[in-house]
Amino acid sequence: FIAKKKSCYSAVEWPVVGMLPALLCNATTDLHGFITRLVKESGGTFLFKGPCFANLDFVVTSDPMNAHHVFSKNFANYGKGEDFKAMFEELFGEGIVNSDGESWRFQRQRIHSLLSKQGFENYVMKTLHQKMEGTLFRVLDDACNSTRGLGTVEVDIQDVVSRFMFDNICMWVLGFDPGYLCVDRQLSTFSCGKAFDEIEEAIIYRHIVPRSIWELQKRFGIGSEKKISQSTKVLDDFLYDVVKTKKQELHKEEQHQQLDLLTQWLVADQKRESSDKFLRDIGVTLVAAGRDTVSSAITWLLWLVATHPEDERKILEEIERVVTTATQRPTPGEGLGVLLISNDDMNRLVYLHATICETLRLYPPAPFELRCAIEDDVLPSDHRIHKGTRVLFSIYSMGRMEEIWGKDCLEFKPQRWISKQGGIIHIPSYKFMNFLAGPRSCLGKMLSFMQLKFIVSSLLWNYKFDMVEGQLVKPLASIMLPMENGLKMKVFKRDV
Ligand code: HEM
Repeated sequence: FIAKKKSCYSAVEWPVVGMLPALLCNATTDLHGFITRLVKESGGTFLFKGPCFANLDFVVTSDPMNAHHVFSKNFANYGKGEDFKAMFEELFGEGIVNSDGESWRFQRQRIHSLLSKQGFENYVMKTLHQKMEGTLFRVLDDACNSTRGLGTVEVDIQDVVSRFMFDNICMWVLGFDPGYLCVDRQLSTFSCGKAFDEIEEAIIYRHIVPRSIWELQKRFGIGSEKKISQSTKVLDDFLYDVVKTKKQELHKEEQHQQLDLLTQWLVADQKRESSDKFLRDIGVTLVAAGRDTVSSAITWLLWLVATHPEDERKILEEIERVVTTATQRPTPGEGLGVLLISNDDMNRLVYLHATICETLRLYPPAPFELRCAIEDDVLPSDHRIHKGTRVLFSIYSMGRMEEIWGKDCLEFKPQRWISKQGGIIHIPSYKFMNFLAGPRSCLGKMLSFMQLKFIVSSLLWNYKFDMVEGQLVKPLASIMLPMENGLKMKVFKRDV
């Protein structure tokens, strides 16, 4: 083959196969870095040419004006598209993130009203509180180095946080605690959390090979497709069981008081119109929406704080200043306890808020967003979009653009979010796209910040997390942004 055109860094376009070799070559080593280099060198937007037989062309962009156009101004012209739906069919089915039109509108309105229902926020926070003191702190305590003298104990914080969040989300979405995180790991036989991870990791492959190929592999149960079908079975067995039990118990009046989202969804269904399959899709979508995102943010934040001690010191000083009374703030070293922070105090944790934003900027839990054009269009960057063209937004690259964040865009600097007056600087959502922009933006943004502040402040107040030397921390190529090798840390009780 002779290279036809070298459009930008290492993305050579070959006859017949287009740029697919470059994508496959970079996909496993540094997918997000590869895309970031390409968008930077092409001024923010480039056309990825797939194989000529495969309908795999994408416009890839990290240009905020394109984001504003697609997600807000010309929202009606961009949907998820058939390819997206096919890629996520096993995982989300007809759930909100995999639907367009009337079904999407109906689910959005219903979920919005359930999340705003009186008492729901308190229920989430109470659940978190119980699970932190009852399990998370006990697991971390067990791993604490200061209490042992048995040599270094290492713990994979990513695994612990992800299990912890899975249990939490199951409690407020499905109404029960599956016990995925437990003090004695041997006791946890629950395999659903792993099934989620495996499907998400395998689905990225569907983004980078032609649909005809992965569909063929699916038919014969080969490679990553085999993994998807095995893990889907684990997930389905679990969720259909939950749905069946919920429906059976609904005739009991007291059951209607349960605040979990699935029960409340059924209560709102006056004519019992939701099928088991639809309820399964809603359950799985909400569990995924809340689990992967928040646990990813916590894990990356703990790593960034452990490697930036000055920022850790500022967060602790702020907690000391803001959370004042003894009952709210247990003394470090004298027994563990969550910080009971009022909503007002929560709003005063500005440095912590800035640290969360800065973590999300550099390590967005949802690193991509895909849309498909319904009619021909022209993007603000002057790129022509034909009907059916897919536009891939790299949120990961957007967080690393000098044009938005300045020359120090690659540095971790929570301070950049704080104004001279000491408040949080507002960045428009089409520049800071972590929760998306426009009518389809995330419904759980406020809840996420509350949870993140609550969990992170209590963790940092009670424990010190030190990195285990010699590990390579980098994102895994997946539809979410977990760390490829986990996050091994040594945990110490704080005693100052
Ligand atoms: C750090 C935490 C979170 C981040 C970064 C995040 C990010 C996102 C993003 C990027 C989308 C757009 C997905 C798409 O259209 O493909 C989204 C949608 C959504 N998120 Fe979140 N999310 C977070 C937490 C949550 C939580 C805790 C919930 C609670 C249930 C939630 C509920 C939803 C729902 C229901 C949608 C679908 C909105 C729609 O399609 O209209 N999210 N989120």
